[in-house]
Amino acid sequence: MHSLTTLLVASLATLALTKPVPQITTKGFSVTGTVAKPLPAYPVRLARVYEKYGKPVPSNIAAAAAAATETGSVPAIPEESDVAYLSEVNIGGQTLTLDFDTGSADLWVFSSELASSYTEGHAIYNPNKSKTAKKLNGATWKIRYGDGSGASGDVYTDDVEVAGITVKGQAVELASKVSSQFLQDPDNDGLLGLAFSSINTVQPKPQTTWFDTAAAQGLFAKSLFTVDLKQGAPGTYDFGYIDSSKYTGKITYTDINESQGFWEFTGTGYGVGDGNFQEQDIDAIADTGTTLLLMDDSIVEDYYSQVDGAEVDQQQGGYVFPCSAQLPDMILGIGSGQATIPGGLMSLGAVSRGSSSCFGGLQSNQGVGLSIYGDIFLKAVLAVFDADNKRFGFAPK
Ligand SMILES: CNCc1ccc(Oc2cccnc2)o1
Repeated sequence: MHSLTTLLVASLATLALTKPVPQITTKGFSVTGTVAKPLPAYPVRLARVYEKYGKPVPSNIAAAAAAATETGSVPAIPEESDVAYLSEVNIGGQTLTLDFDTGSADLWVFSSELASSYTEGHAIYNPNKSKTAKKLNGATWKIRYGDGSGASGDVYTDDVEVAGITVKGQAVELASKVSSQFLQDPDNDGLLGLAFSSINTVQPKPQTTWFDTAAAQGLFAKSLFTVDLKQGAPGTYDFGYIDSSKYTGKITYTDINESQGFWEFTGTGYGVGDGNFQEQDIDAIADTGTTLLLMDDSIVEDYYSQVDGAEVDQQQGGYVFPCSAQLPDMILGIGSGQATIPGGLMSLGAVSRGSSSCFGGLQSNQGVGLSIYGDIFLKAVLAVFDADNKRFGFAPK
């Protein structure tokens, strides 16, 4: 009879027998294929066995696991009109502010390899001023984003600190070219990708994101991060833990499909204001690097049919409405729950300073077949990006 306890004891015994009993915080190494990958520290593995069988983790093991792993939090500062959120990162002793992007998987920076006319106003990364930089010989990268912007260059590795957590030997992609959109944004010194490393653009050998490198080095007790963006105020990115003070009620999870490299899930439908919830599959990604909520035309038209004076403004490139309009809430079905985006979050503000015309937070996805749940959505929830369990979670806040 294999009771849970028997299973648990057997697992612990096996675990205990597979290694000589060193002091508990030794990081073991397993050699898979040709690359030795560090195993998470012993107590972390022990804690996971208890968790795997739904048993409480004994306090001494939990304490040892906590001592052997790291957690951290970094502010996410909104740019003008919340078009993007920037966070401080330290690379080889140099501080830059980057746009953390769950929709891509490259960590790239404005660098000393860009023409100086392009780096005006930016913090740049210069590997020659770092004691720990190493060139990744022969490696190059080139990326194009959904809004048509892009960048390219070559690659170094260096020590990268995010939220107080330092990852050694992280691939850092230096921009030697950037598109015009990035030149118009002097506070944005580059992007830190938090999607899956399968879509990293480095050639000939793709590199891992900062989060995946940290997870592979066993730095996190739980390989997850949370996103708490706010309208017109600093929010946070937290790594390795969930801060229960940042949400109300409970977290609702839905499985993700990482085959395209995104935090992609199938939404269950939508509702406008207090209207009926429309049940339909919505193939969506959670994307901190996209400002807006981008959905199919049928849904966008349904929403703005309930906003007096709303119309498509070709010059502005989407739906606008009188800033005096009362915007209905937007309800998004995710997993077994529904996320409510209050009407007050569904506007990006005046189309230009002093205008009484406001730009909608919900816009068309141009029929690309994917809905992009960007910052407009993320401002309404505490979002959990759980790599261990391949799931996305949200909670009201
Ligand atoms: C505003 N365009 C420049 C720019 C800033 C951040 C990014 O990157 C993006 C754009 C769209 C989707 N995901 C990431 O481009």
